[in-house]
Amino acid sequence: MLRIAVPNKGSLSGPASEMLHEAGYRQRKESKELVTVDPDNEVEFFYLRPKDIAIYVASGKLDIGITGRDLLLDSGANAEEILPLNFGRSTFRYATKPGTANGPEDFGGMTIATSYEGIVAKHLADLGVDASVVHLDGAVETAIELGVAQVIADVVETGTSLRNAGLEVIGEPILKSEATVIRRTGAGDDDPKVAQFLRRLQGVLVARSYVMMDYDCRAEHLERAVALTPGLESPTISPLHNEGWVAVRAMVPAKEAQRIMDDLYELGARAILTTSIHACRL
Ligand SMILES: Nc1ncnc2c1ncn2[C@@H]1O[C@H](COP(=O)(O)OP(=O)(O)OP(=O)(O)O)[C@@H](O)[C@H]1O
Ligand SMILES: O=P(O)(O)OC[C@H]1O[C@H](OP(=O)(O)OP(=O)(O)O)[C@H](O)[C@@H]1O
Ligand SMILES: [Mg+2]
Repeated sequence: MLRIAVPNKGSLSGPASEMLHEAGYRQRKESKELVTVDPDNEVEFFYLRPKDIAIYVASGKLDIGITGRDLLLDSGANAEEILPLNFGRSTFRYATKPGTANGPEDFGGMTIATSYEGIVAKHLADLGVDASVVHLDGAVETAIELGVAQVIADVVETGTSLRNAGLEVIGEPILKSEATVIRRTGAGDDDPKVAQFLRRLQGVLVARSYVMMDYDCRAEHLERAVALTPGLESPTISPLHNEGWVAVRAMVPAKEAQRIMDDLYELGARAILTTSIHACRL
């Protein structure tokens, strides 16, 4: 049975379970359940604190896990990313009251509050900056107002929390994060159960980001139309009953669908339809 760690709380928990559900896996019915078995798919899901997931996976007791790239790096655990999942996106940044410093190179002698001291200590060491790091569990923005630190390092998504605290980001982002599937470093990629799990999640990622497009066009416009909708492999072309016309079917990126429909219409294509994809294996 494949053993998989899933975030039990926080920003990644809901979207991770939703994605697993879309991939056909049974998910827990209520948030107090800590383990759920999906016998049909021979998978056991362990709902764990997202910060702990890399440690469990690195121990080899669980085969794979879903966590944030920032949490993986912060843990220093012996685990690696195998499939980024395109949700839980954030940046990890320093912030201060305006006028405190021009960049991290000015942090020498200051105190930096963060919930991610693994990332911060390494970043400062790489820069050769000698600053103190104080660990706080959350609401880190308030540490400056209350005089516990002059600088914070925290997850920034919309920037609302920083604005509300009268803080501004400083320096370049320390890292960009998103949810990702991880496995123990060096575990190899020859486990067929892991490979099947990853194919299912890849199917969800594709189904979320592509739509199926169908349209009719005159045969003489086909090459130009196909250039607009090349598909993933190659589009399907079928003859229409009306001579000189063909039907075309291709997957297109969902974000570009409206622009492509406009361009196809300009070219003379008609009956242009898009339909969503529910699941897929590439
Ligand atoms: N707005 C956000 N706030 C916090 N983490 C976020 C946000 N958006 C994305 N994330 C990602 O979620 C992960 C942090 O999840 P975690 O559950 O540890 O904290 P949380 O969502 O702040 O929950 P809580 O503070 O309630 O425990 C990180 O990978 C982080 O990059
Ligand atoms: O840029 P934003 O969209 O404002 O999101 C980022 C904020 O959200 C998180 O805090 P959370 O609400 O999880 O509270 P916490 O600090 O107690 O963890 C994070 O620690 C930041 O403070
Ligand atoms: Mg939080």
